[in-house]
Amino acid sequence: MPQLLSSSNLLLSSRPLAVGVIPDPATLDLWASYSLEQKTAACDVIELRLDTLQLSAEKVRAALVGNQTPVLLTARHPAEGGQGTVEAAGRIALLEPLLDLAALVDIELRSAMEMRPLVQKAQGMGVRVMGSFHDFQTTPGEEVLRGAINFAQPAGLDAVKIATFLNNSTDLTRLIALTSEVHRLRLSCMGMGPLGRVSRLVLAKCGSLLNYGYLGESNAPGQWPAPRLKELLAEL
Ligand SMILES: O=C1C[C@@](O)(C(=O)O)C[C@@H](O)[C@@H]1O
Repeated sequence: MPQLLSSSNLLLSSRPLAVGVIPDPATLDLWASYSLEQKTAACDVIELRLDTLQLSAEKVRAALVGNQTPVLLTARHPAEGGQGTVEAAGRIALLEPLLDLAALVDIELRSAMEMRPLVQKAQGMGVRVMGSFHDFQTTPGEEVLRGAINFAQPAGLDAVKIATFLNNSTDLTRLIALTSEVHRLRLSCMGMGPLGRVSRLVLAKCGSLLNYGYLGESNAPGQWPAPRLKELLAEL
């Protein structure tokens, strides 16, 4: 029940949230070793990267006994920075057994139709589903980004996330403009690369809801350590 409550509250948060990414078993162990105070200081949400964790659902579940921090489940498509299978069925098989632990699930917008059964099951359990778009090379033009954002609601999703590589300050300006607008669904937006860190602060201030940082090793260029990010977000 606490997860159900946090699930609906998360997308209504009036402050930007810090997400601590757990991409490997060592970071999962690290998280499990933290005290409640350390967890609270580290982040507001944990993201379990099931595609790179490569642990059985039982092992993940065992490591999260007593965990009270809202959980975001991700099984990333290889075309968007993930490891493992391109088949939706393979990613559904990673996500489905852990849905009861989740507050949120992240699926790629490109997979929204194939993942429909999982989306419906998650939403039926009170878990919100975020549709995501990643580009590790560049930041596409406004039309592409806007298209991604506008696709999410008719596709039955609850939130949108955009993560792109920033090659110059014009790319960042484009993300700032987009994030500052009012959208039908809550938007999380972040840059990667040398401008990644600065983007994650300014975009949070402009309305980006979920802002990712690392707990063990960084898994994307431009992340802050999650505890530092949480601290900085509170000071903005
Ligand atoms: O999509 C994202 C954002 C991210 O790539 C980042 O840039 O911090 C980190 C990933 O784990 C997460 O799924």
